[in-house]
Amino acid sequence: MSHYYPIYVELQNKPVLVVGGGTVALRKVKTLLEHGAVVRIVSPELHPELVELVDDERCLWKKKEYSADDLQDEVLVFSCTEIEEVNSAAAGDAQKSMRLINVVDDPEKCTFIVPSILERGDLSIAVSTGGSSPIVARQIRAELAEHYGEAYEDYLTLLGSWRKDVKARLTAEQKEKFWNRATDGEMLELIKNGRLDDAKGVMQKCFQSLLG
Ligand SMILES: C[C@@]1(CC(=O)O)c2cc3[nH]c(cc4nc(cc5[nH]c(cc(n2)[C@H]1CCC(=O)O)[C@@](C)(CC(=O)O)[C@@H]5CCC(=O)O)C(CC(=O)O)=C4CCC(=O)O)c(CCC(=O)O)c3CC(=O)O
Ligand SMILES: NC(=O)C1=CN([C@@H]2O[C@H](COP(=O)(O)OP(=O)(O)OC[C@H]3O[C@@H](n4cnc5c(N)ncnc54)[C@H](O)[C@@H]3O)[C@@H](O)[C@H]2O)C=CC1
Repeated sequence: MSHYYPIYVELQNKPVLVVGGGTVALRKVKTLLEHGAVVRIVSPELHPELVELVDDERCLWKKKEYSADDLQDEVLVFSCTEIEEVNSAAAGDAQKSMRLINVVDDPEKCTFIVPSILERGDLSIAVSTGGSSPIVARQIRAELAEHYGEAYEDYLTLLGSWRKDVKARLTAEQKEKFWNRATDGEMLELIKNGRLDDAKGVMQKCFQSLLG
């Protein structure tokens, strides 16, 4: 079993500190922004793509070397430098105040690690090898991407849109019938074939017939 406990964290409008502004910082920052975090970078230099993000006011930049007072109310910290002393200092500071920290070149100093992620709307598949091989995590993600295609986004949106009505208006037995029908493969197949409206129709009909 993996040493790490997997969770999905709500980061909308939550402050996150990123120490360092190179290639790896860029990758982490992009994913953080996609998930709504408020990112502050502390680094003497920045990758050109990060400069663009700062210019577009998508994230904040303090142009300096990291020091303990850079850590404010952030919930997560990423230390993305190759410099052992900087990474150790950031890890120590974060742990003193019980903040979770990711040190990109030293798994031993991490209190969390980042998985390889495949997202299709509300479907999110996170793959981790616990640091044994990030490349294998990426390869597995690519294999999953073949199997779980774009159709899953509309498929899950459609299923999700029924949850409230089904919960409020069907009995336990009817719910089971409804969800079994909704997930028996036909809806997914219709959506894969570009027939989302037909899938919506089938679900509507199924719901009405169960209501009687
Ligand atoms: C522990 C962890 C900490 C963390 O970063 O959270 C970590 C650590 C290290 N990565 C290193 C190297 C590489 N990392 C990647 C890529 C990714 N690394 C990611 C996560 C993680 N990397 C965490 C564990 C995840 C797990 O295994 O479960 C991914 C999944 C997520 C992301 O970063 O967003 C993302 C793929 C995203 C995708 O494409 O889907 C590549 C390939 C590439 O760049 O394409 C290489 C070069 C090849 C190689 O070395 O294997 C090194 C050595 C540095 C050196 O040798 O100097 C260390 C440090 C060490 O191992 O000591
Ligand atoms: N975890 C992962 O996914 C991966 C980790 N790595 C490792 O991550 C480390 C970083 O790699 P890159 O981003 O390619 O390096 P890089 O050299 O592009 O970036 C390092 C950044 O740290 C900044 N920096 C230097 N001193 C600093 C200080 N005192 N305070 C704040 N920032 C400072 C630099 O200005 C630069 O922006 C390397 O050790 C690399 O081996 C490499 C690949 C993947």
